[in-house]
Amino acid sequence: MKIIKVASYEEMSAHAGQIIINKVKDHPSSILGLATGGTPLGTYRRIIEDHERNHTSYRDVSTINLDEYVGLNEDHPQSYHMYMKEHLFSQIDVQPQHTYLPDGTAKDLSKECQHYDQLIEKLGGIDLQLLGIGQNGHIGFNEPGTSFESRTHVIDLMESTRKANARYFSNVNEVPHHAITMGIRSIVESKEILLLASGKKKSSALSRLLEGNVTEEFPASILTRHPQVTLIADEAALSKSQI
Ligand SMILES: N[C@@H]1[C@@H](O)[C@H](O)[C@@H](COP(=O)(O)O)O[C@@H]1O
Repeated sequence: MKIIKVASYEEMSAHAGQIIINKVKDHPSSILGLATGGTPLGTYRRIIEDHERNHTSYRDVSTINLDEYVGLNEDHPQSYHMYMKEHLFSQIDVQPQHTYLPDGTAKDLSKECQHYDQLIEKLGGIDLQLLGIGQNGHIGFNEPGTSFESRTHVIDLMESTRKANARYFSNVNEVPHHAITMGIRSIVESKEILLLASGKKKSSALSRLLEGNVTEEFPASILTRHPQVTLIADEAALSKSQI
C-alpha cells in the first residue's frame, strides 16, 4: 500500500482530485467507482473546479457507486443518488445514463444486487475505486463480519454506523436499517483503489488497518493485499499509526 501523508483535509482532497483528473485525462472512458460520505466531498469539489477551469471532460466516463440505502428513493435528500447529483454529477459533463447507483427501492432487492454485479462485469470492471473508511473498518457498507468473497448484497447496518451517519438526517431514527452495497470481492477486483481518511475519528481505524491482521472482522484490512492501493490520509487520521 502506498501511503501519502498530508497535513490537512484540503491537501488530501487536492491530491485525490488530481489523481482522478489525471486518470480521466489519460483514459477518457475510465470506469470510476465512487463513494459518498463526508470524506470525498472535497475531492469532488476539486474535480468540479478543474472541470470549470481546465474543461477536463467526463463525457465518456462511466461511474458506479458503492452503495445506497434501502427504502430511500432517488429524490430523497439523504439518498446517495441525491448526494451524487448534488455534489458532482450536476456540475460536470458526465452523461446521466452513464452514472450508476444501486436502486434501494427495487421490489426484488436480490435481483437488483445481481443486476449490479452484471453491470460491473459488463462495464469491464472498475478502473479506479474511490473509498472512505468507516470507524469500524467498513468499506462501502460492508460491515465487520462480511465475507471477503461477497458480491453486491443487502446488509443490516450496525447501530454504530447508523449513529455515525445520523448527522445527515434529522435524527437517528430516520437512518435506514439496511443498505445495498457492492461486495468486498467486487471492490477489491478494481484495478486501482484510492483510499481516503481524514481526522482523528479515523485514527484507530487506520492504525488497525496499517498494523493489524487481515480479518473479515475488519473489512478494510483486505486492502493491504491489493497491489494498487494508495492511501491518502492527513496527520490527524495517522496520529495513532507509526508513519
Ligand atoms: N457508506 C459510507 C462509506 O462509503 C463511507 O466511507 C463511510 C465513512 O463516511 P465519512 O466519510 O462521512 O466518514 O460512511 C458511509 O457509511
